[in-house]
Amino acid sequence: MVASIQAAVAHLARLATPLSAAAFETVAAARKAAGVRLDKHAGPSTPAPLFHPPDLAAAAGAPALAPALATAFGITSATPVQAQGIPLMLAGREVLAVAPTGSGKTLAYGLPLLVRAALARREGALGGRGGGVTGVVLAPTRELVEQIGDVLTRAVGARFLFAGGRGDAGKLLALRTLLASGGLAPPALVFVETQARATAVLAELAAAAAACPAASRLTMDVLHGGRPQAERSAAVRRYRTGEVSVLVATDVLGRGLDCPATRTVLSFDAPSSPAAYVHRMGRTGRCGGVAGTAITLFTEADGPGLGRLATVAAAGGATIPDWMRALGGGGGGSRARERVTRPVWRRSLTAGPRRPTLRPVVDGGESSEDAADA
Ligand SMILES: Nc1ncnc2c1ncn2[C@@H]1O[C@H](COP(=O)(O)OP(=O)(O)OP(=O)(O)O)[C@@H](O)[C@H]1O
Repeated sequence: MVASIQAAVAHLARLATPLSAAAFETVAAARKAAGVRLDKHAGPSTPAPLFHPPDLAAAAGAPALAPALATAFGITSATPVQAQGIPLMLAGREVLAVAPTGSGKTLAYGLPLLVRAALARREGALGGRGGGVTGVVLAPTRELVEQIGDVLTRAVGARFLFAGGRGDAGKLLALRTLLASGGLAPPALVFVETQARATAVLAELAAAAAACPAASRLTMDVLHGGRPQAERSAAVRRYRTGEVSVLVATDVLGRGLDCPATRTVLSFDAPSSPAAYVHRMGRTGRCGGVAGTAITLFTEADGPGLGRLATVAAAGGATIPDWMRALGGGGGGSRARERVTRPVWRRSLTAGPRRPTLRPVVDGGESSEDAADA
């Protein structure tokens, strides 16, 4: 979103250029007219308020921002808290804003966060390409955090993953967020460790999809050794033909699945060994076909084996942040993670109705080719 880092840095530096006495008077009058009051630390080098969206966009070094704001929110003029708050935060000031309810504080805080995060990423301040947390949004409730995420996503078309909660509840929330943001591009394979968890995750996915317009067209099924052979074969066939767009599978059954169209491989449970990791990832990007995305969800419970997974991922070109290596016991521990066999835990998660009605996507089926090793 930032056109060029040099342009952006130059713009940000200009924001803090001290004003002449005359210009300062003009700016003070503009603040007064808009009802903007600054604390006693404000002075000539305090960035001026910018009410015109193209000026704000230029200050951010992101010209495309103005039309994006107009299209996404119908914004033709910044509100006072935005006009003053955004330049201040772009210039690196800490801001504690008090403004009426409904006055646009979300974008006032959110846009500078996005711009500075984009800059930090470009500068490599976050540990190289693609890696690292670039910003943190804290709000009193999960719903509010999600709402803020939606606003920021609409503003710049960025993709966010806001996950609250710990353990399985956090993973389920991440799953829901991925669904809502289109991050689970079909066809998608979702890996779990046990049959019971496969069934539970399917139910959660179906409930979340039903509550989310962006995902309402997804069709889902499950592949595990507890299902009759004919059903398993039918599930595989329907996944291959595109009739089923998300297939939740246990390791044993999903591992050998050859469907070149697979675009996303999501490990709901982190793989228990590097071999399992490689097998799962190999379900996508097959034979130079469609480019795929592999996503692994993990919690502290997945920790012991993560170091070894990180080593494999790093060998494949992925950037592994230090904190992840630390979580995995120093990056090379030999102890495989204990198999996750507990039921999916969702105590306080509100992804959708608790007992979703699943549309049956299974028929009588015929061949048994892929499910022999259940
Ligand atoms: N410059 C603007 N012009 C017109 N509408 C705007 C502008 N900025 C934000 N809005 C819209 O105003 C509404 C309120 O914005 P927002 O939720 O950020 O307010 P808030 O100050 O955070 O409110 P609260 O304190 O109640 O949480 C949103 O629908 C948002 O899209």
